[in-house]
Amino acid sequence: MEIIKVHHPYDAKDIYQGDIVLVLGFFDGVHRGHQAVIDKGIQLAEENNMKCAVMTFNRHPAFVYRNFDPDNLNYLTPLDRKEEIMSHLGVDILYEVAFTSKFGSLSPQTFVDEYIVGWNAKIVVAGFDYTYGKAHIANMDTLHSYAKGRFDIVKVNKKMDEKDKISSTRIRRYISEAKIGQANELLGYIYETSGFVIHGDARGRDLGYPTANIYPHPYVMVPKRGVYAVKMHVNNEWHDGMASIGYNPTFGHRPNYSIEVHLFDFSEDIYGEDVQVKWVDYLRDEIKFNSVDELIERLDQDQIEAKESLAKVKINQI
Ligand SMILES: Cc1cc2nc3c(=O)[nH]c(=O)nc-3n(C[C@H](O)[C@H](O)[C@H](O)COP(=O)(O)O)c2cc1C
Ligand SMILES: Nc1ncnc2c1ncn2[C@@H]1O[C@H](COP(=O)(O)OP(=O)(O)OP(=O)(O)O)[C@@H](O)[C@H]1O
Repeated sequence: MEIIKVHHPYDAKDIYQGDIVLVLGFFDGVHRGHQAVIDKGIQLAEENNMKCAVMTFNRHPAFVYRNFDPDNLNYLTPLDRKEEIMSHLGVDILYEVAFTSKFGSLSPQTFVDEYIVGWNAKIVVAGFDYTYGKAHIANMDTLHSYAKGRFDIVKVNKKMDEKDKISSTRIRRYISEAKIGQANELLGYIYETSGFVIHGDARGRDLGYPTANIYPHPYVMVPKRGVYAVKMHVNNEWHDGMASIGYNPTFGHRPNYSIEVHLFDFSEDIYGEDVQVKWVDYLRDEIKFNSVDELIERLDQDQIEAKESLAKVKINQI
């Protein structure tokens, strides 16, 4: 997959010169609803012998339009993760447009002329509720009047599960409530947090459960406090483990939460390594134990439960 970073006004020589199917959306999470839209774009591109390009933004438009919900400042997928998933889905070109106020205040007609027609899009694909601009000044129905017959428009229907629309907002809510299984179901892959390994208080090894303390990516959503069965990617390999997100109340409440991962059968020194943690299953809430022995007993039990849970999952490519 080719990644093309664009800043308004763009330089025409940076744009792919052939005809494309262009898929529109921010796609935070690249969940099953988003995947349906992208798959449609890929299918149409194959049928018409064109490349499938996706237009996304380096940051959420809400930062420019000032309409973000402060609870939703964290992404499900920071840009590098989005790139990875898009590439896996089979997208040919990912355009990452810097969402600045100049770009965000283009009229719908200018947006269409410069960013759809100017990019040689012959077919535009988006979801049923795609909107453009501040106060959603253009949508999938009004797009026809700006297209002026220069490209076809394909609207993808709402993808639902048995309850409701599959949406990033729902997935964020599940993650913040530790309903990780439900979040993973809507994502179509196991939710992941990236970061790198930092030093903790070096207490874990005395408990018989050494932990890698993770400093998470600053813009990525961390699940609710609690204990989880996880898979962690480090040094090109996935390992099974269990993680705690919390304040270590047994040892006096820390001022900030920590993310600590204990990998089973692992003893390498990995400080400073980049890691990805996949949140497979929620096991329990964090507990203030009356003694260290009680904590250790519980960790023994957690390990059994985490292994049971991990034995059931298969990691797909994303
Ligand atoms: C799977 C797992 C579950 C944990 N559960 C709890 C808990 O319920 N209560 C608690 O106070 N600490 C819990 N801890 C955190 C330990 O107290 C922590 O790993 C230990 O203090 C080591 O911290 P350090 O890495 O900063 O040395 C848990 C750790 C792991 C890996
Ligand atoms: N459940 C869904 N079914 C079909 N299309 C969807 C679904 N969810 C989002 N889309 C479409 O995918 C594209 C990406 O959406 P974008 O991230 O910009 O907005 P969104 O609708 O707010 O997504 P979400 O609701 O998940 O936050 C848009 O074209 C949107 O209409």
